[in-house]
Amino acid sequence: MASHIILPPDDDDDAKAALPFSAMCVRISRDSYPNLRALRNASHASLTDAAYVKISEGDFGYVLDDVPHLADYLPDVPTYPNPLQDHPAYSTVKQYFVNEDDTVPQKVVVQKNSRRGVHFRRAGPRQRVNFESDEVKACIVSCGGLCPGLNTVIRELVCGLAHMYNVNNIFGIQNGYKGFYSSNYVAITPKTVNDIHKRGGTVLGTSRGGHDTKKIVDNIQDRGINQVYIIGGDGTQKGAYEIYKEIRKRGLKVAVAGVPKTIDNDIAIIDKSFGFDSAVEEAQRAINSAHVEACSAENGIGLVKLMGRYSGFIAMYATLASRDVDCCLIPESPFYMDGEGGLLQYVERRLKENKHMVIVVAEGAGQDIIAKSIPASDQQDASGNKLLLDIGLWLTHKIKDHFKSKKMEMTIKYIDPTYMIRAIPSNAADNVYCTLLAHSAIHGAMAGYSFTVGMVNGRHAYIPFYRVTSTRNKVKITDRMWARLLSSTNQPSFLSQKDIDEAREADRLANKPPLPSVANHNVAKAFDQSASASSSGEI
Ligand SMILES: Nc1ncnc2c1ncn2[C@@H]1O[C@H](COP(=O)(O)OP(=O)(O)OP(=O)(O)O)[C@@H](O)[C@H]1O
Ligand SMILES: O=P(O)(O)OC[C@H]1O[C@](O)(CO)[C@@H](O)[C@@H]1O
Ligand SMILES: [Mg+2]
Repeated sequence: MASHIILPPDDDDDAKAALPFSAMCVRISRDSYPNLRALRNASHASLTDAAYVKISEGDFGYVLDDVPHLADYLPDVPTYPNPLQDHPAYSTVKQYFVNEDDTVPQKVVVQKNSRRGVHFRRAGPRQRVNFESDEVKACIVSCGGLCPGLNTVIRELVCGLAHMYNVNNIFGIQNGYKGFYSSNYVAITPKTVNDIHKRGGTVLGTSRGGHDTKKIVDNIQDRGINQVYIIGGDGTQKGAYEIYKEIRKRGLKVAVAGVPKTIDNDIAIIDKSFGFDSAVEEAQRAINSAHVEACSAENGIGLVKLMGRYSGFIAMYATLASRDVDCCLIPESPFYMDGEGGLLQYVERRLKENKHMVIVVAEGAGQDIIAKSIPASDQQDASGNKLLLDIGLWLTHKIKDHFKSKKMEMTIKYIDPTYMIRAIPSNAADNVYCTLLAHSAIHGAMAGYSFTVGMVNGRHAYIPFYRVTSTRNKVKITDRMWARLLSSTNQPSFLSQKDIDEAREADRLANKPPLPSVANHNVAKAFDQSASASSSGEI
């Protein structure tokens, strides 16, 4: 396999000076290094990214988009035999350890002449680890909004560390990132977390905002923490990346493991985020109630708002699962209210045909059309996320006004179950998924890697932070899954050819990974090919 291609060769002082200190520890061969002019011309952002990107090439267009390891900047970091080899439960398993070279392809649908494309390092226990059990001082933090399964991940991180690796020094950080520097660290043991998976929420507390990289890493350093487990969404993973970079700058022997959490299922690369299935299942209860209400009235409409700030996955899957929904509106698919082919005309037609209808709307849908009638407030939450206008309430009024003006009798019941859905404990399938994610995170941290863990095409993998934070997973309205939805609800697509062209172009750009401008031609080709890989939409 070719050596790393992104970082400057050891004897190129000029190029090294252009990069952060931490980049200098990874060597590449002079032959494979792109020219210095390209590096100088690269923007500051791509230089910074380039410094932390580890890409290597193999045969037939194989590319490994690797995760950083302690040995990248601590070349003498010692290794130890994995204690699992003596564990009564695991030692009998044939081939329990994953092969060091095992990787997981980003794209599994291939053609006869396809190049092998981009791969990620396979998650799992290694023969040798970089921490001794009694040396580990781990901490766990949860950030962002709630999601079913948070407590299961926390429980399994604690139990996995203790039961698999005999680690007994584990601390909970309270109330999100700010807890690193503003609250006491709470010692946690398998006993204290024993039954928390049966409860919703997070026993550690969570918050938005408050990410202060320097203060966080000062505290990690002062308290001698050497494994940091960070559970949270896209914002949280960006924060984890900043923490990792600061740790590396300071040359600390600390592994950072991100466990992606998002009820919206909007994290890039991974198949599905934990808690998503539970949320879709719980949403059925609201949709069923809306259906009952709608069926029991003359011209009844049941309107359900589900979460999904930028990505309408919960709305799409809940609609597909239910089969009682006549219209599903998501942020990715623009719609309009009035005139030929508009939502109001469709509602009218549906009521005439069926006497009732159910509408599911994702909270981020139609924000552009509400903004035309309500002055945009531009308010943000503590993390800088835009606060949304209530599309459910707005639609309710619009539909009521429309039928009033037409003197047509109707009843509309608006159900907003959003926080009820988020607050439930995870279902059985998510509990298992959370357990495996936590175990994969532990194996990776013990082996000295820093990463976001996730399932890629059904296999657990360690994904570089920059890959999960640079784009957002969205429903592709040009994919078969959205077509299936349209054919199940029979709703109009509301799309003009211009909308479709724009959506195709947006998909193309969103799927283009942020390759540092210094990457070579072969790597760029592999990334382009994997960009067309299926994400959670296309099956
Ligand atoms: N670009 C960033 N750099 C560093 N920290 C960030 C960044 N974006 C967000 N954070 C921090 O991450 C934490 C969580 O972010 P946010 O509130 O956006 O939730 P999230 O992790 O995206 O989860 P979700 O949106 O699914 O609820 C906050 O403490 C926030 O300060
Ligand atoms: O009200 P909160 O806690 O900020 O959370 C709301 C947001 O959290 C999410 O569930 C996840 O980002 C969004 O769907 C939603 O907009
Ligand atoms: Mg987010």
